[in-house]
Amino acid sequence: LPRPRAADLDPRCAFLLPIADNLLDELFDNECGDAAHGALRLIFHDAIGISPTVGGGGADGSIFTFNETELAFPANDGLDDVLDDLGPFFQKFSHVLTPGDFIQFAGALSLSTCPGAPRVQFALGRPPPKAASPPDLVPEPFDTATSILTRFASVGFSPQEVIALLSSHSIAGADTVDPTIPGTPFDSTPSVYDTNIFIDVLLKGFLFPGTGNNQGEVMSAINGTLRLQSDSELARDPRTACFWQEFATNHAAVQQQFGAAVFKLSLLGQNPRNMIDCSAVIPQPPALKNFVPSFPPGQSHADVEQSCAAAPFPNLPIQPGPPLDVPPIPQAEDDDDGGDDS
Ligand code: HEM
Ligand SMILES: [Ca+2]
Ligand SMILES: [Ca+2]
Repeated sequence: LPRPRAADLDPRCAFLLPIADNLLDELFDNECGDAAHGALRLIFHDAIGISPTVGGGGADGSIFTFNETELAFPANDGLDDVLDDLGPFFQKFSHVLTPGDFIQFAGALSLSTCPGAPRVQFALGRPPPKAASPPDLVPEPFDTATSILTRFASVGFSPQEVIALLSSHSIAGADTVDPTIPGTPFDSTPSVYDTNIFIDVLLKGFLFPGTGNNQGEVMSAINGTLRLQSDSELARDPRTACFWQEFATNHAAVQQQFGAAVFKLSLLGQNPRNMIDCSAVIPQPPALKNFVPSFPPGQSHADVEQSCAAAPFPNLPIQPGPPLDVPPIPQAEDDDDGGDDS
């Protein structure tokens, strides 16, 4: 695979090049799959562990070092598998990378495997974490829109930035929300960073992909996909609905804003003046090919729950063919042992 990178590499970043190749080849298998999704989720769950009132070190790697404390937080359900996947690589490079740098580096690299994702920046130089994150700082899918927006605002993120960050759910799924169906994607294309999450979540929901009555889940509109209550609320909330709608058809805008917001997330609790810009090490993700924002087969503009008061949702083409039935995301460990680790 070609790995186009920026040419202006700071020599102090050169040691990262073989590490990047190793993670892309061996951890992610050069795929935008389960391991890459997990690494992306991890950058958020490590970074958001900071608050102006109760403290915490933000993007400091505390979720690795103090995993006994942080993995017990209910909001971190499912991250045990991610730490299992990343752990051996973290150990291998722990003599040259702190846990905070490792998590943010792996997360930035994970996006290089996803067609349509932006190439995000990476800064090196996080000191080792001092303590575990305080509890209750990671948003839950059953939190209200107000609670989520307030949590993000307390660490400097606007409602628009929150929605840009949620484009990550275009390359994502849930293992633990409905434990009967691990690997259930949030949109119809979980291995492509496109804008389907913003279209799919606005369609009127009428099905549960597995069992009903799971906390944090509401009905989705596409067989095989799971809709988080938080995504559903934020798609419809007056404070965020117009950003959500705008992103449904503007891949370039969400790409750009997500890239900037992810980088900002990676610096929470850190002093950028003490860090080195190693962005040149991150390869350019593959381009998004032949993507046209569209409604899934059998659904149309009439199925959109109009939520932005300022402008109507645009009319989009309808994909031809029978209704979608989106397959689960293969679980990372299955690649190695073929076993059932659910
Ligand atoms: C409003 C705040 C958010 C909430 C409530 C939320 C909630 C969730 C939940 C419940 C899951 C499924 C976990 C499981 O059952 O395995 C999930 C998955 C995921 N989230 Fe979020 N999330 C939020 C924001 C973010 C942000 C800011 C990012 C990244 C920048 C992110 C990236 C991901 C990814 C990549 C996955 C998929 C993990 C996988 O497939 O293994 N999320 N999120
Ligand atoms: Ca942390
Ligand atoms: Ca997608």
